[in-house]
Amino acid sequence: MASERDVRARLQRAGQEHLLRFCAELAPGPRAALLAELEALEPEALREHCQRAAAACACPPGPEPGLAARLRPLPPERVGSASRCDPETRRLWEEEGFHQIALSKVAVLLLAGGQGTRLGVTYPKGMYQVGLPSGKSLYQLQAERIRRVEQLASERSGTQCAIPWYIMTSEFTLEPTARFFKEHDFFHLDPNNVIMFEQRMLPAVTFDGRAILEKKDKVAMAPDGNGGLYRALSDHQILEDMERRGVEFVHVYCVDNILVRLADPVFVGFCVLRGADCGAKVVEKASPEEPVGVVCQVDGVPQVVEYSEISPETARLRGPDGSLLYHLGNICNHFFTRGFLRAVVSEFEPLLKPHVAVKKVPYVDEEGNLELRGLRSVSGGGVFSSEECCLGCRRQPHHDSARPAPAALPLGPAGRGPLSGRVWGAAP
Ligand SMILES: CC(=O)N[C@H]1[C@@H](OP(=O)(O)OP(=O)(O)OC[C@H]2O[C@@H](n3ccc(=O)[nH]c3=O)[C@H](O)[C@@H]2O)O[C@H](CO)[C@@H](O)[C@@H]1O
Repeated sequence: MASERDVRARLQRAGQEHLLRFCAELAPGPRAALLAELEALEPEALREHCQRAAAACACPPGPEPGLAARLRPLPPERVGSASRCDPETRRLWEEEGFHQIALSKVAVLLLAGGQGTRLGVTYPKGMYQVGLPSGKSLYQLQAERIRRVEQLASERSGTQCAIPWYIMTSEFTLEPTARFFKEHDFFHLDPNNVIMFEQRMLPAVTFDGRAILEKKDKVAMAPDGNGGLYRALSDHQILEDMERRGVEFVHVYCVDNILVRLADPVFVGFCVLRGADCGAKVVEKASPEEPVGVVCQVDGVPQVVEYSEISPETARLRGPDGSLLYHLGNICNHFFTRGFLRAVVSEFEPLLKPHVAVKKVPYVDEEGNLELRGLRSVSGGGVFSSEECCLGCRRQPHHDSARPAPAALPLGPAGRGPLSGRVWGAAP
């Protein structure tokens, strides 16, 4: 068991000794639990984490100065559109997508570790019922779509296939998600093809860089952002699991998209035929103010720039045809080859830039009272550097809300990639 003395020395190195301030008054059990939790925090990493959070908060809010001059739209040749391409091209993409699915080379990966703070629910977002007459939850809708795509691919090819469903959860969502799936008999999917794994947690930090206690005997922790995917893939040997199953292509998506087309054959087929190792499906932004990230280039590198990082003037810029210059709205739908994920996990993950998410976090104050305040610092934003990456976009005609749908366009080497961002409320 960790001794208080050792833990105190480690915390001193991290500048976070205050986490022990209630230790003396705790009963032996909770005290041991707190010491064990604190012992697991590596002092240098904790120091750096807290300092980074404080530094990020010290920066004035709003777009990064000088960013506008570094932004460019994607070159048109890297962009394809499922809605505007000719029907034959679209058919070829779809056929290729189904072909890969029929070979069981395509998996889907759900980012489901978020806490649902903005949705205001205390359970995993995937369990949310959006009010459909059927009463189906988001998880059920997604499970049914997986089964349907499997069925369509099998009918076309005359062979049985499977689309493994990888679900990234967190300390908050794993247990209730696993229970929900069991209670619903995995929505008639083969449980062997539903693989849940947990992302890491990071200490929540105040605006001035102090880690906080959620309770007197518990450090306030938060999932490490959707950019935590890569560490989680490595922690749980998920890429090895994919390799065993023969998975080559992965469709990554976020849990709160009720319209998501899982393993979308058009999007997958487009990416495969373009030889892309990384792709993003996008929708055309409905208005300059729409709070979605945009896919564009920064210093020539394709990446997602969040709406909070772009100035209103830049968001309003229009091209010669009158359409928004930065119109490719990110809907957190991504395509990756397994090889690309391997490269990110083994080479680029340490280079990921952490992003700060500001959230209300319950914590005990100096006197031990429970408060609801604080800053959660999270590592988000994936960084990519790839041979090619592609992206699809389509917008529902005559409708204000963007609807996720297939299409495509290849990008170049990518910079900040899929992971982080704001709510998108798009339901036609
Ligand atoms: C970088 C990125 O992706 N940003 C996009 C994201 O923003 P958005 O703000 O939705 O991004 P979040 O990181 O909050 O959530 C995206 C997904 O990641 C999951 N999650 C989140 C945190 C975490 O620690 N673990 C985890 O698994 C959430 O459950 C969700 O499924 O979607 C928006 C549209 O929907 C896009 O406009 C944003 O550009």
